Amino acid sequence: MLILASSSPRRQEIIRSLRLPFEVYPSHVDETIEASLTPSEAVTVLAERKASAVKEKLNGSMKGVIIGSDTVVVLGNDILGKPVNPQDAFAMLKRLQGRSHQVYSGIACIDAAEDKRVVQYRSTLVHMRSLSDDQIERYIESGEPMDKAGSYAIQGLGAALVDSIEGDYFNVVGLSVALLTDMLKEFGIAVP
Ligand SMILES: Cc1cn([C@H]2C[C@H](O)[C@@H](COP(=O)(O)OP(=O)(O)OP(=O)(O)O)O2)c(=O)[nH]c1=O
Repeated sequence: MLILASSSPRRQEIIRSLRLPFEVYPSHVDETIEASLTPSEAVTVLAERKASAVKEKLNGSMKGVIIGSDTVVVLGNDILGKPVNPQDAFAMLKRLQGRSHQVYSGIACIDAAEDKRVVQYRSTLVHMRSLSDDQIERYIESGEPMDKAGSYAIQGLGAALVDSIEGDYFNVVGLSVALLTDMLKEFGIAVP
């Protein structure tokens, strides 16, 4: 059994595509982190925090592997999470347009009953097209940016903002299938 510690519909869809039995237990953890963390530290710490919180909640009542995940957008030295309001989304997209950034996603796999955990991350380079203020405003009006790291969704309308990527597409959406598959192998779970 896979136990997805996430409220993200995108992550649920990705997990469903693996055709393994799974259940969803959102973690609702505080996502505050120390500002001194590097992007890879940030996404692995948060992915582990989410999976650990669900392990505590379940308290041994279920067997399986708990999967926590976290995604951030990294532009230069700055880590961009989800926008707090439309103005914040505008500021993020204004900075991202016409440039390249990295998307980091961490995955934590924690055994729900035993003392085993594996935590890893991947990054993907995204080249974003040049956008006018008008285009950015119209995209924000679609409502899509608000719950997405970096204020865009490559799997949605945001696809039109992206010129190209280098690396794993699913890592940008929020959960690398290739990485998760490798990690699950360590728990004896084979993806068909
Ligand atoms: C860059 C990008 C991010 N995102 C999303 C993935 C994540 O859901 C979100 C980043 O926020 P996260 O904090 O990683 O996840 P979440 O709060 O949505 O869900 P949970 O903590 O319960 O697992 O941004 C996209 O859907 N598409 C994209 O192209």
